[in-house]
Amino acid sequence: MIGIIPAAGIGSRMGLEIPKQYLRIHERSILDYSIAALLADARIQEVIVALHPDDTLFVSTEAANDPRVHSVIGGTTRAKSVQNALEHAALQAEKNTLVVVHDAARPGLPPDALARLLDQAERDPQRGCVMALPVRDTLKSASSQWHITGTVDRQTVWQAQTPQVFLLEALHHALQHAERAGSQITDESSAIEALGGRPKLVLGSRAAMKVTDPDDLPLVSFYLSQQQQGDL
Ligand SMILES: Nc1ccn([C@@H]2O[C@H](COP(=O)(O)OP(=O)(O)OP(=O)(O)O)[C@@H](O)[C@H]2O)c(=O)n1
Ligand SMILES: C[C@](O)(CO)[C@H](O)COP(=O)(O)O
Repeated sequence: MIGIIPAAGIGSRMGLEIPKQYLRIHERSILDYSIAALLADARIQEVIVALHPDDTLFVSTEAANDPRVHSVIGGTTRAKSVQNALEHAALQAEKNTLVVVHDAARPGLPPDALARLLDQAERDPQRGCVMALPVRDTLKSASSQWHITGTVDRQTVWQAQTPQVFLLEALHHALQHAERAGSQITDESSAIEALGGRPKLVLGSRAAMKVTDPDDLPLVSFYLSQQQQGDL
């Protein structure tokens, strides 16, 4: 299996001087945690990281010195960054290789959750699979004026996380189709679904939360310190 880490974002919602993937928690960059989380499972032999064209910080990470990690230039969208990484992977990988796409901004991915996901991917590689969490709050739909228009049955709704695992050729084809259709997709599964795919959900972990805004940092820091102490 090949890991793909889209890490070419600028973290605008974080509102900091440096891209959030290079913020350090317990003296390690968020990006290094996310790459190490994938490499913790021996089934992932290589990780391709998509970097912003102006990235000057990756060279100073632990991952930059790991022979299993290779970098490519990302794109103007997450989907394009993933496509660029897929095109690099396709140069030497078999078409039926499974690719494991994981946000650089999700450093707390626990090994047991990853193992569950990869086990499912091995059981049904054609279908692919997505790490996700069931919704615990009551969900409302609303108008643009924030007037509630209804209640969504939360039994049918899940919060997608990453990693998301698909066959290399199938994902590349689906992302190319989405690009040609001008679809603004925010995860890999959306592209697969648009072609009729029905990936399998695999129970994720709250520790695999995405760092998006500054108020995410205390909680992700807690999860990472618990993992360092072996409590999670
Ligand atoms: N053109 C882009 C945009 C995003 N990403 C990556 O996709 C992941 C999820 O995106 P997000 O959390 O939105 O990160 P940013 O785009 O950096 O954040 P923001 O939207 O706040 O700018 C991140 O690891 C980010 O680095 C990427 O590789 N290429
Ligand atoms: C891929 C993802 O993490 C699944 O929840 C999410 O769609 C990324 O969204 P972002 O706006 O690019 O952070």
